[in-house]
Amino acid sequence: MEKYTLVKVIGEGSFGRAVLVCCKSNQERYVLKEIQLPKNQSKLESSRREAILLSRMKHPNIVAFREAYQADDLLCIVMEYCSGGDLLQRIRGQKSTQFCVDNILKWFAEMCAGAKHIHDKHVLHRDLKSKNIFLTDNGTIKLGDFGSACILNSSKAYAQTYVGTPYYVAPEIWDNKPYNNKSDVWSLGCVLYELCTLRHPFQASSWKSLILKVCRGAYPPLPNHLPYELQYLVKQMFKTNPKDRPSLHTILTSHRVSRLLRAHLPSQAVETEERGRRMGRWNREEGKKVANLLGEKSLIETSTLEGVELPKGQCESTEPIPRKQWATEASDTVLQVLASASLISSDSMASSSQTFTASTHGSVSEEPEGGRQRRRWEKDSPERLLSLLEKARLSKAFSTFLINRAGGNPLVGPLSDSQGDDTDGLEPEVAVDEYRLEPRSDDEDTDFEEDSPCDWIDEVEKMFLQH
Ligand SMILES: Nc1ncnc2c1ncn2[C@@H]1O[C@H](COP(=O)(O)OP(=O)(O)OP(=O)(O)O)[C@@H](O)[C@H]1O
Repeated sequence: MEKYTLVKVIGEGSFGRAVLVCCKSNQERYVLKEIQLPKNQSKLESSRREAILLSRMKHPNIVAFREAYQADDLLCIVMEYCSGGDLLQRIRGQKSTQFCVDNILKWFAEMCAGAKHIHDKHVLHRDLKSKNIFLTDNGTIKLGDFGSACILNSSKAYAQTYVGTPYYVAPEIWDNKPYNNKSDVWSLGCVLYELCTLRHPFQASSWKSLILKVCRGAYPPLPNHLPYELQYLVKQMFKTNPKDRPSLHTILTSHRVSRLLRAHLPSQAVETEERGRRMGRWNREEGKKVANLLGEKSLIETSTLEGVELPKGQCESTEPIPRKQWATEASDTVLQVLASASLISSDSMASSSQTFTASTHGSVSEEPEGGRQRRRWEKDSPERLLSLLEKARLSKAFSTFLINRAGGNPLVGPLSDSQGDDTDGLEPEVAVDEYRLEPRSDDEDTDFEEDSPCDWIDEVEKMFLQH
């Protein structure tokens, strides 16, 4: 701390204080997050993770990392100060005046560019929401709060857990499927919707109602004055099957909305990343061309490529290398059970516990069906689900699901109002994803999940040793 002078305390998160500081050597202002060591191991790990991930991310739309160090019993992370505050404050500040379309497009384009950058590095944010998205004084978007983020090669156990806010949780998480890059896309869809309407897309007064709405992809339609491309994009980002959602790469490069978004990004921003991506691996067309050419020249039989698993980075898509696929019925299990369950009021939830730390109980099981492993509920029993809901232990997805709002109702979100959002039925005019079971194949969309061992603890140790 001797390098910095304290300007003011700007907030108190669940992990510790965030203070605005001024660097003595360059007079620049930074945010210093102080995290108490080591009373709570999981919080410590989350903060360390934030330090490492931030230090790895260098992008104009991601809060810049300056340094991390340990002082007495505090872990300190020094990062760029975003003086424009967070997006949630901006949305609230609008009262009922809608943002102009250009603003929405610019901010959304920038958050996609930042999120695409982390996805390209195989990192998932896992807690994208308007409160974690900041603005600089010149109005540039910066993604922050990487405390929940995870490098994709984390442990399997971690891949099954979720840390977040219920409003932004994708249907697959409620359905006990692993968090994946498209779950971040869903959350960004929620932020886009908030920018367009100043409301959460999915709100309810009970868990049952909230989950039903999310799993049906049922949200009140966007106002008609918004461009068709935006309406279409929101619809696609709220596809209930993650496979059907566009990746951030698609949104920025080949989606109907891309042209509008790219008009708000520096011209080289997407192209540079695109070029880097293309240099890194061959796409399907290039792979085919080369394979055909080789075949024609009789240097190598195309068929010899069949079934050969090529090393990463070469002709990846000439042949179907087995990879994880989402079942088309992504959320139907939970939907069916919820549909036949009787209503639960949020009060019973609120009174049961405000902090959920569910144990790893077996709410779903793996059963072979048609030669394929498929997740199924052990019993299609509403009672079972109801009792799970009442105990706030819906699924393993809640293993680290924390809602720390002492005395508050977890279902009253930052943009909820007391009048309109607490209907348990669907709104009369509601956009339901009727095409959620339709297959859609987007070859450029790479879906990835978290599933193998993680080395970030080693990395943070190294980082601290350097200081
Ligand atoms: N880089 C930043 N620039 C400007 N303000 C920031 C920055 N990082 C955090 N803040 C603000 O500091 C406050 C505390 O942030 P912090 O991330 O520590 O906790 P939180 O996000 O409020 O809660 P939690 O992390 O527990 O969900 C928040 O009001 C947040 O908007």
